[in-house]
Amino acid sequence: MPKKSFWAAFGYAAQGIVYALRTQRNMKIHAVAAVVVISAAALLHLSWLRWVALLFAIALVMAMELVNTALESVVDLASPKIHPLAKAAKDTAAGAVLLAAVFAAAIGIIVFFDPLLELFGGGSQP
Ligand SMILES: Nc1ncnc2c1ncn2[C@@H]1O[C@H](COP(=O)(O)OP(=O)(O)OP(=O)(O)O)[C@@H](O)[C@H]1O
Repeated sequence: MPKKSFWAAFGYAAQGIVYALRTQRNMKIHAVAAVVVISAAALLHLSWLRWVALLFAIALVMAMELVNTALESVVDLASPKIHPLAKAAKDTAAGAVLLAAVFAAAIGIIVFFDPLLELFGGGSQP
């Protein structure tokens, strides 16, 4: 296989993200949620520490969804028929996405709690 350039590799990675966004319903939901969260963070002028936590949570969930999509494709290719190991692989990858999404939701609650409390009366942002 010929060696590919840095920019070619970057392009293939971008194609992978576009593929997941086009084909995976959950990836679309994550993307919309990310836009909503980033817009809310900008409107509320959150501290850089809160931004870091939010961006970390968003990146984690979307990266997990990309890995889940890749794994689903590989499993479908390797095991188009029903197999307990194919089920285990898909369910485990889906579990990783679920874990990341629950973690991200918890981060979102922690990050937005004080700023929203301050916005709607009382409290202070450190
Ligand atoms: N080849 C297989 N053998 C055994 N079980 C399978 C196989 N393919 C899918 N399954 C089971 O069906 C579930 C759903 O499979 P599917 O391929 O629809 O994944 P999904 O595509 O996980 O969902 P999404 O695309 O919404 O993320 C899997 O989590 C797994 O439990």
